[in-house]
Amino acid sequence: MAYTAKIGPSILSSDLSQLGRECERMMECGADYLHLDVMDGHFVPNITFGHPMVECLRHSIGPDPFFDMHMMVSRPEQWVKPMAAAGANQYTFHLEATTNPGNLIKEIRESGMKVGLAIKPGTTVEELAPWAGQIDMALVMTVEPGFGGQKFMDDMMPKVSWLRSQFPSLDIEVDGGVGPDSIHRCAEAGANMIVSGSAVVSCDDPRSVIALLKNVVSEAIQKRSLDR
Ligand SMILES: O=C(CO)[C@@H](O)[C@H](O)COP(=O)(O)O
Ligand SMILES: [Fe+2]
Repeated sequence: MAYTAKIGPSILSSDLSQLGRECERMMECGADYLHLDVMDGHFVPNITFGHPMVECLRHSIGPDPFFDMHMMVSRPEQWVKPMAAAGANQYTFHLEATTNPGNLIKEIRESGMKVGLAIKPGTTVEELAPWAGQIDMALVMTVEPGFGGQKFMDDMMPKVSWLRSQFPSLDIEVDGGVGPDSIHRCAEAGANMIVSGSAVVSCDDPRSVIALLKNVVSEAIQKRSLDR
């Protein structure tokens, strides 16, 4: 069992005028990585930022924080090289946004980034499965992508459980409405990379919330390894 618990705050809900400072604050509070939501106003009905912002963030906060790019964009192929050049570490694209996932996976790897593959709530996990052996991380969306602060979709958990049973060492990420109220469900199902936006960024004590989320997931991983 190679995977470990990792918490990645989504900075979408933070004060965007202070993005660099907010990223540093999350890392100081114990974040393992940063989840950066890129939205193009086409694949999802919202717009955030692109590679120029990522490049500025990388310069401002230094080489260490791991940037997981959640690419909620149509034609994800077009941003692979610019994101790699900007300092992204992982390029997580949506299965629904491309007709040739195999080629895109290859391009991401050749650009030196890790590969994440995301599915929206309406996409089955069986559609992702053929690619699972070629990716570093599967992202199971637990809200419809586009906005922070939505309600966690508990009915996505069977997808996580199935993936964990089929791919015991794959990194599995959940994203959307995840916080202290829903983390137990995610951890029991087998998720190990936890994106949390509003529950972490907008609370009074992000350090405690990050620690809580991490403890719950670490304990579930330990229990799973003892049960095997
Ligand atoms: O990708 C998305 C939304 O599309 C997420 O990363 C959210 O931004 C997470 O925020 P919360 O749902 O945790 O507030
Ligand atoms: Fe996201």
